[in-house]
Amino acid sequence: MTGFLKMHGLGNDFVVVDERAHRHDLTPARIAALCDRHQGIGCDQFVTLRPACAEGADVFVRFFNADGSESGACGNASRCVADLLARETGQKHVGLQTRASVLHATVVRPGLVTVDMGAPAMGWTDVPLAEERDTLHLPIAGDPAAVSMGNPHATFFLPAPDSVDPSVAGPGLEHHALFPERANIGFAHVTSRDAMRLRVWERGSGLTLACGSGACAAVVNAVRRGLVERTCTVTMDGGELCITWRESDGHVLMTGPATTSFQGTFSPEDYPR
Ligand SMILES: N[C@H](CCC[C@H](N)C(=O)O)C(=O)O
Repeated sequence: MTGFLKMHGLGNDFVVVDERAHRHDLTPARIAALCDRHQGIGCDQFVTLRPACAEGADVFVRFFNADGSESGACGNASRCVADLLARETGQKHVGLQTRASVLHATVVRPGLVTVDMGAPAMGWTDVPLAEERDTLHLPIAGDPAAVSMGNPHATFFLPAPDSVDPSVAGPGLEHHALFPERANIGFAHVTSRDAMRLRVWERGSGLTLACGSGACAAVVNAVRRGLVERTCTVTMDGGELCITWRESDGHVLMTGPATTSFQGTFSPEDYPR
């Protein structure tokens, strides 16, 4: 049997499996089956914990989408794992090794976490794009901007709130030829110099109630466009994140809740390999 924790950040939900003591034969097909909301446990992302092998890291975290593909970053799950590790160690600072980098998180109080998501990468090869283009103005209708937060994001700035349905526009944009690794697609509406509404169609998982890295990407892109100040509240369907793109070192700080829903067990052999 494999134990798991069900956690969420603003309704972006995760199955977390601890593989630090031993591995559980979790193939991409098996992960996709477990993520299924009708025939599996159900979640937006599947998260595994392994022993860290990078300096300053307490744990090696891997993030998988509901289709079984892997992502270099997941902001909401990073807060959840930091909250979990902090409870385990009694320390409020947690180092998370991800495929993209080592992230430093601080548990402000149980259930409220700040993650230093590092510096955004804005070059066309960083996102990545398929060809050399200005990432601040992609040649796609609606004029989105692109950035990498350890995973690829494009943000559209809508003149009116909810004037685009992410479930309709998202799938085609996720697979647009300009994004060789696909992309997470954000639809933002800036409401003031320090606030925006955001919905994200996530690569490999579809529409979620919140996307932490997407919120970071939206604020970075909005600052680059001169639309908001460097500290901005991002309101998504599942709730709010506070994002600061720090001037001193260019790092993006994301603060928001981390919640544990329940724990359970499953047998990997019950799912297709
Ligand atoms: N929900 C996550 C993002 C998952 C990213 C994933 N969909 C991808 O990059 O493929 C977040 O809070 O940042």
